[in-house]
Amino acid sequence: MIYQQKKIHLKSTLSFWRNFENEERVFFYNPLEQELVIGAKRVKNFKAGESHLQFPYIFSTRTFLPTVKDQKWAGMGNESIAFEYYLVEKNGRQTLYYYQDWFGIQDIRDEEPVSRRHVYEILTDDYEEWRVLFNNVKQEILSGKVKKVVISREVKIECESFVSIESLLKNLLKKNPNCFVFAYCKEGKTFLGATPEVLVRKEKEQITSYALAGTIARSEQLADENQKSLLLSDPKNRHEHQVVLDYIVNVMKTFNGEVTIGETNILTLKNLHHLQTYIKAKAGDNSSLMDWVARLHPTPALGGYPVRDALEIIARFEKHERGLYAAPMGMINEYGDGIFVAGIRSALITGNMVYAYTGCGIVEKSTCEEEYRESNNKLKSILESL
Ligand SMILES: C=C(O[C@@H]1C=C(C(=O)O)C=C[C@H]1O)C(=O)O
Repeated sequence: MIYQQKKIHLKSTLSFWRNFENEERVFFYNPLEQELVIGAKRVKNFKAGESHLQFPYIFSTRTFLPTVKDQKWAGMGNESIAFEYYLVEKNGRQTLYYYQDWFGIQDIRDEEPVSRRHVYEILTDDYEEWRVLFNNVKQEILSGKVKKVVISREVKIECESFVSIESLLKNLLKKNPNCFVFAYCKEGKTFLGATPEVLVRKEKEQITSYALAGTIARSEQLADENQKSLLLSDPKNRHEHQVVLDYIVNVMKTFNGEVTIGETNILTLKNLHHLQTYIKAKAGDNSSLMDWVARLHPTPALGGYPVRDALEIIARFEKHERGLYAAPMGMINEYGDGIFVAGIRSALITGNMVYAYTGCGIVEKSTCEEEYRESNNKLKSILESL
């Protein structure tokens, strides 16, 4: 490896993040590995297929749709990047990787970030817009053109002061222990969130994806166990889930005959329960993690089914651009292994403005108000971090 390594012991890993205040940075916490990677200061961009074996981690993103016109998303995504400095924390151990010297990091001010409570106002009042979007999409489903379309909202939130990304990260980590907490910061903009959704993971020959679709809100009146059995036996949610599961299984079977499907379980988050099933296959054909991202994105969990028609419907009826929302973003290690998640429960932040994104899968039996409520429940991850 062309990087030097050094053990360090910071009280707060966010001190490392703060140290590179004016640089491009990424923060990526993987709860499956209990591993945090923070990268700072771009050192190299990778072209498709270019080897990155010398680099400890590559951070890679693709926007939800290939092109983005909205200025607020300009420059965000569709890149694979190596950073000059990395801090990796795993099993309580911290390792620093640096490309040439560690001049930029010898005097890190090691302090816990202060938790800030942001005073904010939600500027978006979009139920009417949602109703029109929902009805248009429902029409397409009833006409038989598509089975499922995932629609979304962009919610504008204005804070009284500049948003403290450190404080948001600290809160996201604390409140969403089984989610991937991420932030990507470039040229004054930060895309961050806490997503439960894995698009694809590669460990040597093993490829794993997860169908995650079908949701109910956690309730104070009903015990989790009762709610879980309700969700597991609810026909509308099972159907929504099955569409995603069948799609992923079919894609995997196209490239490899041997596919293992796990049992459908419940993933419980702070405010929601989701139906979740893992699907495993062997990479087999010398395919890379990026090949699998291209093969699987967007699954019907975030686009719809059939995928192409659903994407056309989204592009036609959604008023905002998704940018990196619901899009693949991931970390690839020096052996080509790693994970890509879908950037949901997320927001784009500039200065004191927060553009939060939230959506739900619509099927024949979905109702407008209920789905709107569900999207509000999903929005809580971002609101609670403020
Ligand atoms: C689209 C989102 O979530 C997706 C939609 C789900 C659903 O409709 O049940 C569940 C998980 C995600 O696949 C989002 O959070 O914005």
